[in-house]
Formats: sequence, C-alpha cells, structure tokens
Amino acid sequence: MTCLLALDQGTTSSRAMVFDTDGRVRGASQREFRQHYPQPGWVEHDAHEILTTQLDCARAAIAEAGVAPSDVVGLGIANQRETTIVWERATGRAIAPAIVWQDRRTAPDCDRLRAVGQAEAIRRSTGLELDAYFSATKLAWILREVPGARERARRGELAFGTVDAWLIWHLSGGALHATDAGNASRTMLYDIHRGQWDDDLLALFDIPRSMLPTVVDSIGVCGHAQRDVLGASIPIAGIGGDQQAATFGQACLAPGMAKQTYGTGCFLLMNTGERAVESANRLLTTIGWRQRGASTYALEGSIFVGGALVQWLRDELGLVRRSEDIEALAASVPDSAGVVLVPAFTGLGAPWWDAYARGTLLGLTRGTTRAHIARAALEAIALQTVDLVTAMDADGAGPLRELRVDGGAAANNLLMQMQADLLGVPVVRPEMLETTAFGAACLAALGVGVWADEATVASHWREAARFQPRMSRDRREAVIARWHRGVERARDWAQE
Ligand SMILES: Nc1ncnc2c1ncn2[C@@H]1O[C@H](COP(=O)(O)OP(=O)(O)O)[C@@H](O)[C@H]1O
Ligand SMILES: O=P(O)(O)OC[C@H](O)CO
Repeated sequence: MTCLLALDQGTTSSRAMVFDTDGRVRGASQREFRQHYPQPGWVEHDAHEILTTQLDCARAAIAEAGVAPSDVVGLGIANQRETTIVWERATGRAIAPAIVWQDRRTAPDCDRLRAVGQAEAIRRSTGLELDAYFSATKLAWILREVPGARERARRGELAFGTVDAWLIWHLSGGALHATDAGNASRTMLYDIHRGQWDDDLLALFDIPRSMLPTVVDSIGVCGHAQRDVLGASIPIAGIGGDQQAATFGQACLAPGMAKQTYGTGCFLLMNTGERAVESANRLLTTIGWRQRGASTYALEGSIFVGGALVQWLRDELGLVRRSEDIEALAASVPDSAGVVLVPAFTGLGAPWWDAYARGTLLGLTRGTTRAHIARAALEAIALQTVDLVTAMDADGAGPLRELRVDGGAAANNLLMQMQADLLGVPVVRPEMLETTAFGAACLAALGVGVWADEATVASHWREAARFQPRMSRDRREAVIARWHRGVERARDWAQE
C-alpha cells in the first residue's frame, strides 16, 4: 500500500501519522517529552529528546499502519516554530538546550534594539514584530552565552536550525542542512520579500552566515531519510511550520481563507496569496509555503495563551478536573455576569505585543461563581481571536467569510458558538481534526506527486460542524468594549 508519513513535532509532544493516498489515517503514535523551566520566563527542550521521541513515534506509526517502510513514498514534517537549536556539524550534538518559542529571556535584548530604532527595519524585511518569540535573539543569546560558541561558529563548526532543520539533519544522516521558506520566515533573519537571508540582520545579530541552513521549497523532494533511520530510504517531500501546515491541511488555499488553531496558544493564519500584506495593525506577515520558488504569504495573529488558560484553571485553581469539563461549567450560567479574564500570563502577543502585560481578573462581586470565571475564560479565548480578525479586516485582508477551526479546544462546542457570536461569521470544524499532521502529509503528497495539485487537498477537506452567529450586534459590541477595558488594565502591569 502506498503511504505518506507525517511528523508533527509539537511543543509538548512528538506525533507521527501514516496516511494512505485517500487521506485516511492508517497509523498514529505520540510521545510526550519534558519541558524545562530553569529560570522564570525560560523554556527549554532537550533537542535529543525531541529527536528520539520523534523517531520512536515515526517507527511506531509505520508499525501500527502495518506497512513496510518501503511503502512510505513521501515524508512530511510539521514542527513547533521558532524554537532554536545549535549543533556541531562533526557530531550532530546540540551544544545547548533548545530555546523554545515561549522563552522570554531575550526580551531585554529586544528592548535595547527597539530603543536604538531597529524595529522598523526588522519589520520591513522579515514581516515580524521585534519580539523574543522569534529565533534571532535566541540564536544570538547562544552565541554570546555558551563558552566558545561564537569562535566555533566563525570557524564553520556549528549549525543553526529550527526544529525542522534539526530533524532533517538527523533523518538524512547529516547530509542535508535545510529549512523551508515558511520556517525561515519565523527566524527574524530572513527577508521574506527577496526570499533570502538578510545580511544586514545577520550583521546586527552577529551571526555567521555559514551556520544557516539552505532554504528550500515547502513542497518538493529536498533529500532522503536514510535507510538506517526509518528502515527505508524515504523522500523528504514536505516541510512546514506546524501552523503553516495546519493552514494547508485546512485547505485554506485561496486568499481570504483563514484557520484558527486552539491549542496551548492560538494561531490564526489567513492566506493572502502572492501578496505579502504589510500589517498596519501589528499582525505578522509570514510565508505560508513555497512551491517551485513561488511563495504563498499569510497574515498571522499569534496568541500566547489559549487552551493553556483552561489548563491553568484546571491545574492551579482546581476549577475543573479535566479540560473538557469547562464546557459544562461555563454553560451552567447564561453569561459571565461582568467578569473579564485577560490571560496575559506571558505578556500579550498580537495585536498588542506587550511583554509586560500580566493576567488580570476583573469585575468580581460577592455573587461571582466558578462558573462565571469559567465562562469568562472561554470568552477570553474567543475575544483574543476577535481582536486578530478585526486587525486583519483593518489591514484589508478580509473580510473573513468563515473561520475554519482545529486544535484541542476546538472540540468545545460552547467556545465555538461564542466564537461565531463574537465574530459575527460562521465557525466551521472539519472532520479531520489532526490538521497539522494532515497538512504535512498533503505537502509531501504534492511534493512527490502522488497528488496532482491543491484541488486534491481541498477535495479531502470535509465539514463536520458549523456554528452560526446568533448574537445581536449591540450585544457583541458591548462584550467587546468591556473586554478592551480589561485589556487596558492588564497592559504594562509588570513594568517598573
Ligand atoms: N474541551 C476543551 N475545552 C477547552 N479547552 C480544551 C478542551 N480540550 C482541550 N483543551 C485545551 O486544549 C489544549 C490542548 O490542545 P492541543 O491542540 O493538543 O495543544 P498543543 O498541540 O498546543 O499541545 C490544552 O491547553 C487544553 O487545556
Ligand atoms: O507546538 P504548537 O502546536 O503549540 O505550536 C507552536 C507554534 O508553532 C509556535 O509558533
């Protein structure tokens, strides 16, 4: 049986799925790995644990599918983005822990660059906000802080990559040091308009060019996973950051189509086609995917705390036992009775970009119950999404006709109904909820040519549920206005 293997290397777990050429799941496997928080605001992974968990579940998924490794005609990779790894070319050993996208240690470095007026030049070239979220300051930190790293990098002994490049290096037995254009566009070192590493930014961050991977298409064979790694020589035919892959897997293939993924964080991407839309509203301009050298661009809004808010209510406040219990608790009251919860635990991402905002719970009265707080939490996830869509509309990228949704919290029907109500557009949930892995498989299917074109991807996308907006415009505007009063109070809180 001809199959495709998708690797979905996420922030908290590695997953792998085997699909047949009709897009059906034949095998799946998942391994969680450790999160390290060595200091407040720091988040690290062991790069080798990322690799071993990912390879273990790739082999397990192939075994579960009951196919031979040689039946796998194409491999697609989707990965947590921005997370930064530096390794020795000679041994393939990482010289430091991976610095994860959530890590805020370089926020002061960003402040210094902002103070000397670098933010605008960075935005113009990379499409990104100057923020600790992206790879550039993390890589600069490793070169500065790990003894001997800068000299070794100058001598050409070290390689840098986001997680896709790290996996590709090891899958190919060190033969290939490559990343796709979409992942490159999250480093804050890549000129998304010219399609090349930006020499001015490399100089600004003092990063030797020899460390950087070759930038390849997201769709197309760039090399092979070695026989001794996965049991057969398998073409590496698709690469995408996980949010880019999910956008592809949601078949948001035409300009104006958008998806929101409700995971730990939430990432809303709208396809803007061949046009790199410059945001006047602090969204990110990014590359979705590249095929035969032609980039498809996207506008992105990144929310740092989404489903993680539900986790916090569960684990720290003990409000619910399981994440899914929040739905019944929130549904037990008709509204939040004026309670507003702004989950700025790690600052606020788009469109505020305020590293110093902090979580805020407002509007409490003696009559406030657990249910009101649960409801305010779900509203907060939906309202953060509303702010992103409003910014996209203001940037002229919309109007959004419907929002495709996926990720763990998209299973929550109350949240999805709130989302439709507060956006005023339908919210649509597909049958296939593993859109990231599916998207990686789709990239690979086009890359090896078992699927002819994007129309085949679209033909495999099927709607499972549709939530129609039911809230009056007046009510919607009142809820949004109250939310913004809450956001104002959360902002700048931690600033001395
Ligand atoms: N029914 C639910 N309602 C609200 N949040 C949920 C629900 N089920 C899961 N979640 C949240 O979704 C997140 C898990 O989603 P997932 O897509 O697996 O995340 P990730 O890929 O970022 O690890 C968790 O933060 C969890 O709290
Ligand atoms: O691993 P996820 O699914 O939480 O996604 C993380 C994003 O890629 C970060 O930008």
